[in-house]
Amino acid sequence: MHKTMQNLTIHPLTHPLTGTRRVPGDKSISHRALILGALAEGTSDVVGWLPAADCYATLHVMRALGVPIEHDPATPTRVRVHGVGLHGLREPENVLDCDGSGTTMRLLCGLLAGQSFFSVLTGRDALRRRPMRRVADPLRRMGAAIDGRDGGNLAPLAIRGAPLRAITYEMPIASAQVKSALMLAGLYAEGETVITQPGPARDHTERMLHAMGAPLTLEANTVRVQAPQAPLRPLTAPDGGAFVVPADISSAAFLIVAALLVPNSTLRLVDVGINPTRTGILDILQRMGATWALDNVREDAIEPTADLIVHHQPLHGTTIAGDLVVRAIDEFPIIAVAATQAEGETIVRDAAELRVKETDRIGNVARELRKMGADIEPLDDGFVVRGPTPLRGATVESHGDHRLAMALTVAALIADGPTTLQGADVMADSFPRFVETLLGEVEETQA
Ligand SMILES: O=C(O)C1=C[C@@H](OP(=O)(O)O)[C@@H](O)[C@H](O)C1
Ligand SMILES: C=C(OP(=O)(O)O)C(=O)O
Repeated sequence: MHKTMQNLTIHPLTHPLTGTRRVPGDKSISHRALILGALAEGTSDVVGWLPAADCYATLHVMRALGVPIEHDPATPTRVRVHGVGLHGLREPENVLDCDGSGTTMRLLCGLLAGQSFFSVLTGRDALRRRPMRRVADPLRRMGAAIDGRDGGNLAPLAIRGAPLRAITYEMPIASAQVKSALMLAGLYAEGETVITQPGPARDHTERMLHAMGAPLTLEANTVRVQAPQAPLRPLTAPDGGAFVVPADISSAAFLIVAALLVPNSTLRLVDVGINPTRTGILDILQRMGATWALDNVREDAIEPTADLIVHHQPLHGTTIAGDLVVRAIDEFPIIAVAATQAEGETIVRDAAELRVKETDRIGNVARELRKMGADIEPLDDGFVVRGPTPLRGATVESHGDHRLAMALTVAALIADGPTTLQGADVMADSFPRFVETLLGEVEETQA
């Protein structure tokens, strides 16, 4: 069980959501800034970093591997990573705690597979239940020695680093974590590692490694990577200044849906990452009848960003399947909330991956939203929501899942009475001060 059990009482909103918000930095990019920055020769200054539990797990793990990382709690969104080079990591003295972060565990598996030392990855109960064979199996084919519970599928994972050989691998599932783990291992392998993905999983690792000078080629859904002959360059902005982490579109999604659902609302969300592998939520909401505006579009850095302006609008049901699911994989708890207020049926298919996220996001989203009166039916690989249904205040449970907790908070804003959310503090895994940011009680500053 996830042990924190802080209750939060949420009252229905009696006023619109208006103004400007900056949601915290992108979680995927914040993890990668630490891991990839560590492999550079030189210092990467990072601003807009996400000071949330998942990314702190990566920070502590990288420090335990001998990487000097400066982080001052007084300026929590800034980090300075003193890269140790591809061959500068050292054997950790203790097990590496990935807390609740699947991204940390899976990317680190790939990184540690090719080192000349022994390491053990572990984490919270929920993480130790998540499948790791998807990374461990292809890494074993590259020559890695990885053992764990359940025949090597479940953490703790013990990794005896070994010389690796490149493989050609067709990923059975679209997963940026698997792809990134294999790319990291590919940096240490003899030969060219060729990875083909079945769908467009987020490409932050590709973009960042390319900017760092790694020998990497991309075509359609295939990535090829080789061991670099020259040192990797630190991460920077195009002008040579600090590398800027965009605001996380997966965090913005909760505010976007809140603005759509709460009458008379208009929100401007600044500097949001609009990498096309992450904007599935915008495409889905568009199919549900929503419009929004992009302002200040900037495409000169490693990751494109824009301000997103969205206002209250009626929604209708749609069908979501195929590649669109991959491009919005973390957004389904909040999409389910939007669907409860949409006219007609919203059908999600091809999303069986949701069953193995922080929690079973199909079962738990359906279970908790039903307590609030939603008409939602779980499917093996998705769900069906019929709307619109008025939501009622209820006692609901986060199940230790940050995205479920935030989705339920948004649902509670439009319920007919107060809602008690049990286990609310888990929101800090990806979005510190979520409620204050949503309600506009946090000053809008970047670093
Ligand atoms: O690579 C990443 O940073 C992530 C990839 C996705 O997981 P999968 O690779 O398992 O789809 C996503 O759900 C997770 O929140 C972050
Ligand atoms: C699934 C998620 O993250 P992770 O896999 O890193 O735990 C998430 O943030 O929704």
